Amino acid sequence: MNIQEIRDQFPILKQQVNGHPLVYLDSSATSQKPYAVIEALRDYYTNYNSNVHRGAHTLGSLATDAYENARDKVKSFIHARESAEIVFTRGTTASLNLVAQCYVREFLKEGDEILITLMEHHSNLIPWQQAANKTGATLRYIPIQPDGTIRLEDVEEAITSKTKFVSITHVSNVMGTIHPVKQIAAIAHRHGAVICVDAAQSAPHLQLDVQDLDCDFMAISGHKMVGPTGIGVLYGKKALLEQMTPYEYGGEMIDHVDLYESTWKELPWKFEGGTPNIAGAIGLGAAIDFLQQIGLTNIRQHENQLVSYALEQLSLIEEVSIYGPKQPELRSGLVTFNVSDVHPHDLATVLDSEGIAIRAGHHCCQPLMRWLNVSSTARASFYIYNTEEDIDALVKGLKRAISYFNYVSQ
Ligand SMILES: Cc1ncc(COP(=O)(O)O)c(CNc2co[nH]c2=O)c1O
Repeated sequence: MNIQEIRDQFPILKQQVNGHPLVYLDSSATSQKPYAVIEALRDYYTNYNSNVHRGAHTLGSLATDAYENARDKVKSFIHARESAEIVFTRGTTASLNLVAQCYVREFLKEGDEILITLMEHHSNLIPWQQAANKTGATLRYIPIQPDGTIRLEDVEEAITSKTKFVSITHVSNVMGTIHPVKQIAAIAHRHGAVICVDAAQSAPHLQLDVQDLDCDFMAISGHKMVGPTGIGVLYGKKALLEQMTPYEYGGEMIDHVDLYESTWKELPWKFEGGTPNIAGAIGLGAAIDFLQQIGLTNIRQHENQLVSYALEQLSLIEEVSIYGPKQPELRSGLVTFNVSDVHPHDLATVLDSEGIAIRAGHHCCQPLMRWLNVSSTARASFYIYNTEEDIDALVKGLKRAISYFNYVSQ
């Protein structure tokens, strides 16, 4: 994997920020986009923009073919059994809310239990919290370890005959931990529970195989995997999706509409009401082609090297405390940390003055911040276009920020 050739594919990396070359370390929030994705969007809007599925003209057929071809690419990318199991949504948040609305709120009742962890992003916590409040089901939490890992014995203990639904992030967007979702799915299924995997932070970085994981649902965001914003995926086992009634009604998703009753189109279209994000789906298809050209194994290896280097270099700064597992192999491409006596927002501001973009805040994980006993943290996240030189720039900026803010203790 020639890193410079890859970097040359991302026009934004040529940007100067505050007089410095951009060092983009915020891919966990959203990834940058290669020419291939930008060109796919330009080509669609320039040459065959049209609405899909009902057109009787050439542009409509071209747009429909491209839209459904993108769906087939997603199916292959996550190794789903068939394209009917791939529902296009706005992103992970929309996918998780669709499951909450059309499965959990419909099928769970008083006395049932929903199981998550306190490491979840708000979009994989609030939908189940509100569904529990609405249905009378009980929301419970799997205990986590100080380093952000999960012990399978704790999962075994937490899942009971009352557990009907488990939802867990594949990779924590704060701790960076890669969770053993395949083993957790097996435990859930042994107790008759359904499992949903939040793959927002894993789909861009790990080779996913939903049949091997045996998850029942999976939520993905296109913008985190060099695709456009506003497009994502809900994968669902066909047997489950068939049982679910849509909650967004209108065009595209109907079969027959009478004055007082209607019937729905077959999967996946019954869940795709209204004009879809056609360009976004086509852009996501181009993103998948781009990532597969590099190879998910190569991506994982590259990020593992970067995380190892980042952990090594950040650990040398005594004012830095790092959250998450010490073992790089247990992590995906991000490192969350704090610097003593420097607020993460101040840190991010100083780094930005040097062209370095990191994320600071609670990362939509307020329960986790409380568990860590901090109001916010700083996070550097890496992707295919980052280098060890980017990490060197981060370390240099951190040291500058520390000297700037720690004048009192010096
Ligand atoms: C684990 C996880 N789940 C769900 C989401 C929601 O994805 P969306 O629907 O595409 O917004 C995010 C976004 N995480 C972050 C967005 O910005 N900083 C982040 O860490 C995430 O990291």
